[in-house]
Amino acid sequence: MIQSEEIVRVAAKGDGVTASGRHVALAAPGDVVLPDGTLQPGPHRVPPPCRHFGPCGGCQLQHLDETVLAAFVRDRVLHAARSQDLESGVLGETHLSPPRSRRRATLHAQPAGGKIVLGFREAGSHRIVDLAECDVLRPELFALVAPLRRMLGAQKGRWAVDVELTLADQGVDCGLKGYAMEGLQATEAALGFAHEHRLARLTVDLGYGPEPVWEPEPVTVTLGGTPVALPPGAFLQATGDGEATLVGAAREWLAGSGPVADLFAGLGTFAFALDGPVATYEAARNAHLACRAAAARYAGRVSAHHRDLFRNPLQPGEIDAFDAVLLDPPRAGAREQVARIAASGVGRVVYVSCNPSSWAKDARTLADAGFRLAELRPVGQFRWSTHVELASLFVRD
Ligand SMILES: C[S@@+](CC[C@H](N)C(=O)[O-])C[C@H]1O[C@@H](n2cnc3c(N)ncnc32)[C@H](O)[C@@H]1O
Repeated sequence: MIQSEEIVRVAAKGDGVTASGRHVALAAPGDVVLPDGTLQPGPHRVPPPCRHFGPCGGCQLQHLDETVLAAFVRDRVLHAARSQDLESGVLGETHLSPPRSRRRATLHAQPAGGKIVLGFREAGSHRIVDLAECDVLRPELFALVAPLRRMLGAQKGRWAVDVELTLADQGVDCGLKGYAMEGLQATEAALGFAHEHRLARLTVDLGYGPEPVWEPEPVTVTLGGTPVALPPGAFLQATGDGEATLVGAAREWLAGSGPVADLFAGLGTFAFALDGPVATYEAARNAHLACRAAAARYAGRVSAHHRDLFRNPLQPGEIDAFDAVLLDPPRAGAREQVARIAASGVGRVVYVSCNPSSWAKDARTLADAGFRLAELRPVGQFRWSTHVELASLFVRD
């Protein structure tokens, strides 16, 4: 006879899992799966705040309460560490970004069924969820959804546009990929939209890179108190509070340190927030140039270097010129670079990661070279999604 089974944890992709290993979609720990397959809600299940939850690919975990959401982020990070036999000296508090805090998002738009649909894609599908509300996006970004729908409706025929929205110092930076802007009507609609909604910038990308068509004043993001030019499409941490948490950890762990190498530095999110001398290394040319210009103007203690750290990692002899290394690589991790850090004499490494699995493999390399994982802080910037980040400190004597 089939027994009732309790959901005991949430799997990496968001399903609830019973002690026997059975996966149940949209189940929360404490829910009970009855013999007929129905779910009896437990104490950690909450009503999803958004009407689109389920089909919308933007969120997977809106049915979980705050306690279980934070535990999901923490356990993903701990599980990754333990998969490589690593235990952290200190496990810091888990940071969860609040609702409506996401300052960057890519939405998709196209005509369907006689109207324009605009929103995130459905999970595992090309279908677009036509957003009537969103509990993830900053209100400044969501406020543009309905006007964008009207503006994009000026295009004729079949089309599909990606809409990149970023909240910059001057307001919203909006990038349209695939928007033809052909003819007077489409051009007037785009410029009228930018003007009416006081966009910081509007760029159009027809396959040759983003071209600004509206930018009343240069667009910046302020990083560690320093205004840095924001190139279209450049990387920015997903939420302001998430950035503050990661930067706070780095500042604490690198306080009083001598020169720091900031690898995969982007626009200088960490470099401009630290107090001592920092050398940044970054492969994206636009981001590197923006960082270099801001450093020259405002922060003489920051020197910026353009370098592909996958093909040309910093070598042990170069790393030895620094007291500490901070790295924040893309999802793939930084295998080649971490091998050089392991072979160097540096004693302190701050590793910020957007992928606990690749981080854990790199962390193993550091541990094998005598580093101890001194502290670990789980970070959930992508609230209600299964995307998990972390900050970590490695030390060797
Ligand atoms: C997760 S982002 C972090 C950026 C920055 N630390 C921040 O917090 O804003 C990763 C950065 O690595 C850069 N990157 C990707 N591949 C690289 C490579 N092979 N060499 C150097 N930088 C690279 C990306 O352009 C991006 O700026």
